[in-house]
Amino acid sequence: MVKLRMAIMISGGAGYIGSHTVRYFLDKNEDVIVVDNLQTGHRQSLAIEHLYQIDLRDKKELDKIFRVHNVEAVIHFAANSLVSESMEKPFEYYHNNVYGLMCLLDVMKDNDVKKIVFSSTAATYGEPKNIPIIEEDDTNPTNTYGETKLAMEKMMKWFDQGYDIKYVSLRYFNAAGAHESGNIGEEHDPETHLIPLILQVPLGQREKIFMFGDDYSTEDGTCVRDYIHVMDLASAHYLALEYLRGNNPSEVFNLGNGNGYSVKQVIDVARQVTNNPIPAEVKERRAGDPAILIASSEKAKDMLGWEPQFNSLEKIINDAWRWHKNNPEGYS
Ligand SMILES: NC(=O)c1ccc[n+]([C@@H]2O[C@H](COP(=O)([O-])OP(=O)(O)OC[C@H]3O[C@@H](n4cnc5c(N)ncnc54)[C@H](O)[C@@H]3O)[C@@H](O)[C@H]2O)c1
Ligand SMILES: O=c1ccn([C@@H]2O[C@H](COP(=O)(O)OP(=O)(O)O[C@H]3O[C@H](CO)[C@H](O)[C@H](O)[C@H]3O)[C@@H](O)[C@H]2O)c(=O)[nH]1
Repeated sequence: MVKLRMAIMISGGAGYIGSHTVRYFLDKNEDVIVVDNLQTGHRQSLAIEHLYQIDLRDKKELDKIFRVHNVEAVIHFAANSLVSESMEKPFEYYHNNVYGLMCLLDVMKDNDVKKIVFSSTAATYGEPKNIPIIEEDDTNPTNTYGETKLAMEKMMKWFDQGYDIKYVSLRYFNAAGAHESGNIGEEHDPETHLIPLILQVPLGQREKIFMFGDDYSTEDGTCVRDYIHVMDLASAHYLALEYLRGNNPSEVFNLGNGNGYSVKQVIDVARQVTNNPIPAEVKERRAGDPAILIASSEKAKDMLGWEPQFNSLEKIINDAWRWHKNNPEGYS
């Protein structure tokens, strides 16, 4: 069988963060193949030759792909990732996230692939004791989603011990924004994330935005989050791959921009960016929301040389707005 040039396999590459990372890797002249079952991803978000529509848990098919392509490393985005859904469907979350990774690592082991960059989450920490959160802080997830991601991190630790598969786990905070071109962006159905929901108001797709609670112990009473531009996440994945290429040990890194913004502040910036009044109404708290989540990303800066380029909230919302304005119906 003829093996092709060494490739980076991106699982979940047709999803929101995955498609932006594919774009970044192509700009870096990497050979990329994508494996995605398209359960939430979009074929139209990708302009690449090799998109395989298969489920990671189909080990036989996955193995075939690894045998044809000379896979150097895996960037693993594919997962179920909605917090509230995870509380109602723990079986699906354990099956897709934990068992899915187990299948992937097994195929990597069989094909002698020794590097994986993994999408983890701030949800592994649960309710934080300290702000900003550092990687050594306790991990006590408060939902099934975060628990599955923590289990996946632990699984990779033991696969490193047993099979020498090195990993970098990237715990992202709130991914937001879109590629500057405005031709790829975020489209989830149902949408649950704050910024795309706010932007549905100026698009005429919803009347107002609900703010989930204004009685938190924060400056204006609404929850504070650390929004990180999706292209800054993409560059961190590239640096994580370079780190593994340098034969460095497995590591865990937070990725945020270090600035917290309240729900009210996000809505205010969106009003300025879109020049729209965006009516907002307070509703009861959403279960499981910590008051404040802000990352310390010092470790990623020190060890990966990562510097977020787009850390102003105006820039993040402006890029998201360009995508949504150009594509009000998303990829369809
Ligand atoms: N969006 C955020 O704010 C955020 C924050 C922290 C972590 N994450 C993590 O980042 C990753 C990507 O998130 P996203 O927002 O881009 O999600 P997304 O749903 O847009 O992308 C996930 C992709 O994985 C694919 N997929 C899922 N299960 C699969 C399977 N079994 N086999 C093959 N493909 C499969 C989906 O079709 C989709 O294209 C996820 O692992 C998520 O948990 C996201
Ligand atoms: O209509 C809405 C939607 C959200 N919010 C609030 O806006 C903030 C951000 O909510 P998102 O749903 O956009 O994001 P989360 O912080 O809940 O979750 C995100 O970040 C987490 C880690 O911080 C996980 O990684 C998760 O996968 C990812 O979606 C929260 O305080 C939420 O209560 C509202 O007030 N109104």
